[in-house]
Amino acid sequence: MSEILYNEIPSLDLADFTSGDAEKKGAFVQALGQAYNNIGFVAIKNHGLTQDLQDHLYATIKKFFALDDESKAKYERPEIGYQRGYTGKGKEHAKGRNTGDLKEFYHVGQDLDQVPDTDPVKNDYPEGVWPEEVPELKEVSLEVYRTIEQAGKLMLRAIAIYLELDEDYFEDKVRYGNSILRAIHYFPITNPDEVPEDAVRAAEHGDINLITLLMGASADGLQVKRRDGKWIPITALPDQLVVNVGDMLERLTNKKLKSTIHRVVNPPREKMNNSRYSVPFFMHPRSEMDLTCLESCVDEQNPKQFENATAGEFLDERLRELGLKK
Ligand SMILES: O=C(O)CCC(=O)C(=O)O
Ligand SMILES: [Fe+2]
Repeated sequence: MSEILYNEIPSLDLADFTSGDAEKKGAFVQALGQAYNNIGFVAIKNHGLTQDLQDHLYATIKKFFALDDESKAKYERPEIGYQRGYTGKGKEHAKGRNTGDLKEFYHVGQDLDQVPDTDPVKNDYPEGVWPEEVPELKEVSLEVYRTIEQAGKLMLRAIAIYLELDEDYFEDKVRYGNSILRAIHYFPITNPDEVPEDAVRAAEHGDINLITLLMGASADGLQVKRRDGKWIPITALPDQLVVNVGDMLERLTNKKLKSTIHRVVNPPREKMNNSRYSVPFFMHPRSEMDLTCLESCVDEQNPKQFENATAGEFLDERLRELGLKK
């Protein structure tokens, strides 16, 4: 592993990977691999998501979160572990904690209309949940979903090359994968004395999935924990997506690629009354993907650190630990 301690996360240009120029493509792969072997996070531009589409999504989710709590509760689906639709304030807590995070969010999954009838996931995945008060949410969020999923597939191609796998190694594993787009509202706190002392916007955690692509990280608060324990603020530009390694990819690579702990800290007391919005796309494979450590990542210096599991088994275990599934 490179011993560099980053003061910020590296910025990359996804157009270098897709340019058709072998040298630029190779340089992108090496820079990405080194960053993922070290801090586990990069920021990328030229990801294909236009500012217009992002603005449209933000306007739409703001409209939804502005509804009263009772209206929003109609879209909660505890019976499916909240994997679609709304999750109310304080319901999710980080693994190993009991205090809920100061956030509410809305989950959008794979568009079942796009999935062929012959594919078993069509019956396995829950139906989307759509709010009648904000009908445009469906169309705009599914368009964002498709666009980010495409960028995610390109990132996985680059990762596959870095791991010396076939470039399309992940392709069939993420086709109609179980990814989730999560629109998050960190809600205003009018009286900070009324929330539990240790409650934060998002307590420190690693993401469950293969990779996460995050829009909206330009706003204050997101920090990643560097190897030496220091918290580094993420300062992405408005035209960048932050893309990080999740626990599934860390398992598959036996920690060659790092799922780095991160958190969203509370603003200073006088700013607790301001909302913060962000939209991560948690890129999951199909449930049957085998997460057994790659042989190429296991040797005498790097003994195997994880039990064998499929993506579906691992996800189930984690949703219980997060308080979302019984
Ligand atoms: O809101 C953010 O900036 C990050 C959220 C996050 O880390 C998560 O939801 O997993
Ligand atoms: Fe996260």
